[in-house]
Amino acid sequence: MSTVGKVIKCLAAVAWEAGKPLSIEEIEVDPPKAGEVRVQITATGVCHTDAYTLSGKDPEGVFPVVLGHEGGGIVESVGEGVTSVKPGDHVVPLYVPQCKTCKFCLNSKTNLCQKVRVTQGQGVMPDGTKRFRCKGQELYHFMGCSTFSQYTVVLEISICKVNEAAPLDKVCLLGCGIPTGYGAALNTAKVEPGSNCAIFGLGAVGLAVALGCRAAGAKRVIGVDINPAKFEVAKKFGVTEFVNPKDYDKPIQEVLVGLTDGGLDYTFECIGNVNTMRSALEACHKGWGVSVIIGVAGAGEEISTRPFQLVTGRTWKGTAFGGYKSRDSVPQLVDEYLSKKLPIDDFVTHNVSLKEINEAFHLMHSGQSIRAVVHF
Ligand SMILES: NC(=O)C1=CN([C@@H]2O[C@H](COP(=O)(O)OP(=O)(O)OC[C@H]3O[C@@H](n4cnc5c(N)ncnc54)[C@H](O)[C@@H]3O)[C@@H](O)[C@H]2O)C=CC1
Ligand SMILES: N[C@@H](CCC(=O)N[C@@H](CSC=O)C(=O)NCC(=O)O)C(=O)O
Ligand SMILES: [Zn+2]
Ligand SMILES: [Zn+2]
Repeated sequence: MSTVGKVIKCLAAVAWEAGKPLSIEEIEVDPPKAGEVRVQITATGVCHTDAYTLSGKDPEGVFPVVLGHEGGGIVESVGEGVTSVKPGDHVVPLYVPQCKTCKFCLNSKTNLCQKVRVTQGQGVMPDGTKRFRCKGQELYHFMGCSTFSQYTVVLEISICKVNEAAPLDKVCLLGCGIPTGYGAALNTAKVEPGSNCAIFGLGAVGLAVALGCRAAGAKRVIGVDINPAKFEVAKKFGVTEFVNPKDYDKPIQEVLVGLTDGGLDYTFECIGNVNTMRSALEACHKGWGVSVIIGVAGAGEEISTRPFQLVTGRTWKGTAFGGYKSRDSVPQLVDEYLSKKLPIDDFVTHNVSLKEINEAFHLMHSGQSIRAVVHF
């Protein structure tokens, strides 16, 4: 029986309040309105940002909410006016939309489409309403995606069709972590051949930075992490050397400057810690070093350094979704995966069912996983 135009009852992992495990619930998902798409999610990654918002540190965090923003799925139905996808298409939801009309979309210098940024941050659709209910209560949307549900509703501008030959339980990771790191190296830093790079934090984002650095022809790629278990696996992603800050009794930037004849050409912060953001900037070479902030720090936290660090030629930058214009780029990255240029499979260290989603968070917090993929 067709579900088109009807409310769908399905399972979702609901975050009822900050700091509590997710709860598997039957929820109701409304049909898509004009410009919207209802998607059957078949797989989703769990990103550190999901844990960040669940922790209560996100100033935009609202509860109860359906988290998740690294999903893959199949279009179930489309609302009025939707033309770029149709039922049955394989799709990846995109937390950075691409409306192709706002002044950000029209500017080649940025990927940060602002068409719906305000309402997306408030956890609602652009008309101010929500599409999820559970036990008589409305549930908020998250990052325009809410992929921790068997069905979700997203905007047409927040979704792209991908090649059906690609397994959704792999290319779901192109919804966040992999493009973020890969693009940080290629689009934001624009790493040059022969460069020396350092990556702070060897989770999925940091390892994707390593792939990007190597693709750009970097000579040395130094991985910095406090979990030595990350070092062996990181070699596969192109990290050439490892530094554990716990092995030294001086600031890690001093160690790195000493190891690299004055500092790195490029550094990347992939942790979300304002102290390592400072270390990454100060590990850069005088005169030209560029440090890219990728990690997300909690509400109220601020970065600092001596302005002299910038006066003397270091540059501090930041990036979201690796600078990729999302709907144009994710289908191309899927094709790079299919042509074996982009090794996504290596990021998937664990596979769990929806009922085991809290285990996916545990695997991330304990440093055992790169990405745990949830199967619906
Ligand atoms: N700007 C953007 O577009 C995006 C930002 N993010 C952010 O990037 C960061 C990384 O995300 P994931 O890779 O998913 O996280 P993850 O939790 O998988 O990896 C973080 C890594 O940092 C290491 N680490 C923690 N504290 C450290 C310290 N003091 N020194 C050195 N290493 C340390 C951990 O051992 C771990 O290997 C998070 O802050 C996340 O919110 C994630 C995706 C997109
Ligand atoms: N709500 C947070 C903002 C967190 C943040 O910086 N998000 C990143 C993506 S993290 C993905 O895993 C991002 O793209 N930011 C750009 C944006 O427009 O949100 C807070 O308020 O701190
Ligand atoms: Zn993410
Ligand atoms: Zn736009």
